[in-house]
Amino acid sequence: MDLFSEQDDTLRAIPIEDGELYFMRRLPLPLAPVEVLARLLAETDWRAEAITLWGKQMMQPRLTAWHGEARYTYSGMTLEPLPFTPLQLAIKDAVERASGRRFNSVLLNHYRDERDSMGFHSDDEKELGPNPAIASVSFGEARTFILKHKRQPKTVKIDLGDGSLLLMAGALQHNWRHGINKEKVARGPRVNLTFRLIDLP
Ligand SMILES: O=C(O)CCC(=O)C(=O)O
Ligand SMILES: [Fe+2]
Repeated sequence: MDLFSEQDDTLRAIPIEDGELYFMRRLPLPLAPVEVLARLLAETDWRAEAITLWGKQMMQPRLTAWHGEARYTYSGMTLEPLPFTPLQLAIKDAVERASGRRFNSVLLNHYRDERDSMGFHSDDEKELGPNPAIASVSFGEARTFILKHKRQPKTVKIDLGDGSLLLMAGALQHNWRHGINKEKVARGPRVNLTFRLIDLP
């Protein structure tokens, strides 16, 4: 019996206060992660979006795409969705099976190299509901996902490796911010998909 592969595809709770966090090292998928990465890089209509931060327009330090069934508004911009692709639907299926939750939208983030990053934020937009479940699937180069408590000097770091699934749930978005820092050493491309369930009007 191969104990490690059994552990690899089990969604396990990561102990954390004031919220819920679950991690699976390898989400079972019909394609190898290296193939998923190549297809996501090639098939996605990647956009460099501008955001407004402290009244100033700047480019996001990564490329993004928004797919699914709902409009999405964040950082002062509204994204019109493209339909889910067959590959995104296969990943969504695997995520829903592993997590027992349902999703209707996905934000794709492409971190081109070590200079790309995601600023600290909470995914707490009203249309996500009071205690949103957000499922984050990663392909390609591992990057460190950092959670910082909003009111206490607490930090949690998780390596999000190729083919992994991280599920944020419960009160996590109320009490923690999360982000991905730039790195100093060279990093290859990483694609992250965050599946969300958006209230449709
Ligand atoms: O790239 C990641 O792992 C984080 C993505 C994220 O936080 C988001 O899309 O809201
Ligand atoms: Fe996020």
